[in-house]
Amino acid sequence: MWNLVRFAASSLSRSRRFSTAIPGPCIVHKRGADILHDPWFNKDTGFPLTERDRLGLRGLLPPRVISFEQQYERFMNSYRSLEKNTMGQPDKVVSLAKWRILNRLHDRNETLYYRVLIDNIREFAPIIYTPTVGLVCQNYSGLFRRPRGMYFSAKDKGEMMSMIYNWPSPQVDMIVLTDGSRILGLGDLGVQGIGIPIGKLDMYVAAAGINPQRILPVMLDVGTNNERLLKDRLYLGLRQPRLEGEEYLSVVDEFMEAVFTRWPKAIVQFEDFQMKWAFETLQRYRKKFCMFNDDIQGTAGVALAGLLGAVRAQGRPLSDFVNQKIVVVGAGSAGLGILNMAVQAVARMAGCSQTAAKSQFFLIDKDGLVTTERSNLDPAATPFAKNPREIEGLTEGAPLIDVVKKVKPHALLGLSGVGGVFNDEVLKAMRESVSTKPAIFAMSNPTMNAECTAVDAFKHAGENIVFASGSPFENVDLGNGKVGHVNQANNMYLFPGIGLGALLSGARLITDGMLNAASECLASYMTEEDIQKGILYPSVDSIRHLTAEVGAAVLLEAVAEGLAEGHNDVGPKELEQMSKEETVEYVRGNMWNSVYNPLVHEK
Ligand SMILES: NC(=O)C1=CN([C@@H]2O[C@H](COP(=O)(O)OP(=O)(O)OC[C@H]3O[C@@H](n4cnc5c(N)ncnc54)[C@H](O)[C@@H]3O)[C@@H](O)[C@H]2O)C=CC1
Ligand SMILES: CC(=O)C(=O)O
Ligand SMILES: [Mg+2]
Repeated sequence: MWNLVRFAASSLSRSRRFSTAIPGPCIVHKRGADILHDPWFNKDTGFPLTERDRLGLRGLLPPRVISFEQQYERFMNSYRSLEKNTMGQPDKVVSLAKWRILNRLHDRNETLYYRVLIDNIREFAPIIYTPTVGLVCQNYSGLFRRPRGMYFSAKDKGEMMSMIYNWPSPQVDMIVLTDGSRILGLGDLGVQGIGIPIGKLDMYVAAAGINPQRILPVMLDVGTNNERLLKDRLYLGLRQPRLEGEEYLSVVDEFMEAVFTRWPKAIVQFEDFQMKWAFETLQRYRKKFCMFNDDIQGTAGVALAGLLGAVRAQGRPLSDFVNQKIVVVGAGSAGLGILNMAVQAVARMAGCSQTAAKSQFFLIDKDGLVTTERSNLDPAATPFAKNPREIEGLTEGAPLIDVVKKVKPHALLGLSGVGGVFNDEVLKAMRESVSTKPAIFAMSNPTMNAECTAVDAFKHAGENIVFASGSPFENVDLGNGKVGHVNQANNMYLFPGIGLGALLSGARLITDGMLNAASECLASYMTEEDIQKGILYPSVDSIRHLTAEVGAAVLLEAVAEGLAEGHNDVGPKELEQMSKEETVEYVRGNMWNSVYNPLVHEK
C-alpha cells in the first residue's frame, strides 16, 4: 500500500493531446480603459502596440512597451527596495508592508502577480499565506481597499440564488469558503476572515495551476461573537451575534444550493469553521456535493504523511506505524481529523478493528487527557477517549506533562492553537521518548500560536528529533556544522492537489479513498536520503511538482472508484485508459501558467 510511488516525468507524446495549457487567445468583452482597470486582463505597459490598436488602448498608456520579463524585474526591484527600506523595523510592520506591495500588484495585474508568486513561492508563501495572512485578517477592516471574492451574509437569505450570478466569471472551478469563526489559531474574526480563502486560493493558483479567473473566495457572514469587532465602528461585517442552529445551517444550505446550481462541477473547500460546524457541515454535504473540509481532511493527510516519514526516519518499516505511540494535543477539527485518519490507517495496516487501532493514541484538550470519565464529552472526541482502566498511572484530565512522562510517545502533535504549550518541561520529557527519533509537530498557526519554536524543540528535546511546524521557522544551527531541519507540516501540501485531482476527474464527491491517495502520494514523495536528514516534506519550492503528483493520485483513485466523469472534452473512458505517467502529464498539462495571452475583443 505504501509502496514508494514516484511518478517519473515521461514522454509527453500521448498526453500532449490532453493539454489545455498552450497559450491561446483570450476573449475579452471590454475595451479601452475598462481593460486597464480589470486585473484579469490588464498587462499595464506590457500591451503590444497592435493589441493597443485592437482594444482601443492607444494613447491610454505611455508609448514604450515593456516586456513581461522587464515588468517582472521592475516589480522585484521595488520589492527588494522595500525590504531594504524597512530593515530593522518591527516584524509586523515589515510583513504588512510586503503584503501590501503584493496585494497592490494582485489588484492591478493578476498575470504578473501570479508569475511573481509562482517563481518565488518559498519567499512569498509566508506573506500571502501563514503567518502574515493571520495578521492581515486581524487588521482587515483597516487594510481594506478593494473587495475580492464574494460576501454572503445572514441578511442575504432568500437572495443567494440570484446573487451568485453577480460573479463576473462564467466558470468557477474552486471555491474556498469560510464563516470566519476560527481563523488559524486567532479565533473568531468574523468577516475579516476573508483573507484566508484569498490566501488559500492564491496557493491553488501557484501550486495547482487553477486558472485565477476560475477561483472564488467566499465569506459567509453570519455575524461574530468577537466583542472587540462588534464594538469596532469600522468593522466591515454584520454587527450581530453569530447565527446558531437551524438558522445557521439554512444559510449554508442556501449558499451551497446556489453555487452548485450555477456551477455544478465546482469544488467547495470549507476552511476555518469552528469545530461544531466543521464536522456538521462535512457530514451534511460530503455525500451530496463535491466538497471537503481542509482543516479536518487536508490536515489529517499531511500529518499522517509526516508521521509515516517519522517512522522511516527511525529506520523502521512503515508497518511499524501500528506500534507508534502518538499524543495529539488539541481535540478540535484538526486534532480529531488527524486521529480519525491515523486510526483508520493503523486498522488497515494491522488488519484490526478501529477500536483496537486506537490504543496507541492519546488525546489531550484544554482540560487535559480526554477519558471516558469526562463529563460533557464532545461526541466527536468520544471515540478517542481513553478508558481509565487501560491507562495505568493516568487519570481523567491528566496534564500534558504527566502524559508525556508516562507514555514516552514516539510523536507529539500540537493542534491546540495555543502558543508555547510544549514548554521546556514537556520538550525535555520528550528526551525519554521510546523512539530513537522522536517527532515533535507544533502545527498550530500562525507562528505565535505554535506549540513551541524550532529552536526550543531542538534545544530541549535533543538534536535527534524530527521537527515540523504549521508556519515556517528557519532551520536550526546545532553547531559543529549540524543543522536541525525544520519541516512545514501544513495542509498546503495537499489541498491544492486534492482540489485539482477532483476537478480533473470530474468526480461529484471527494471520498476517503481519494484523500488517502493524496496522503500516500505525499508520504512516498520523499527519498530515503531526505528522510534520514529529518526532511519529511518537500521544500515549498517544489510544491507545484508535488501537487501534480498528488492531483494525479487523487484522479487515479476517482477513476478506480468509478467516480470520474471527465473534465471538458476528456471523458471517463479516456481517463481510464491513461497510465499513471500519462495521468501525471495530463494533470501537469492542465495547470494554468501565468503568461500574457493575446487578447481578442468580442462584443
Ligand atoms: N498546520 C496545519 O496544516 C493546520 C493547523 N491548524 C491549526 O490547529 C489549531 C487548531 O485548529 P482547530 O482544531 O480547528 O481548532 P479548535 O478550536 O477546533 O480546537 C482547538 C483544541 O485545542 C484544545 N486546547 C485549547 N487550549 C489547550 C491547551 N492549553 N492544551 C491542550 N489543548 C488545548 C481545545 O480544547 C480544542 O480541543 C489552529 O491553530 C490552526 O491554525 C489547523 C489546520 C491545519
Ligand atoms: C493551515 C490551516 O488551514 C489552518 O491553520 O487553519
Ligand atoms: Mg485552516
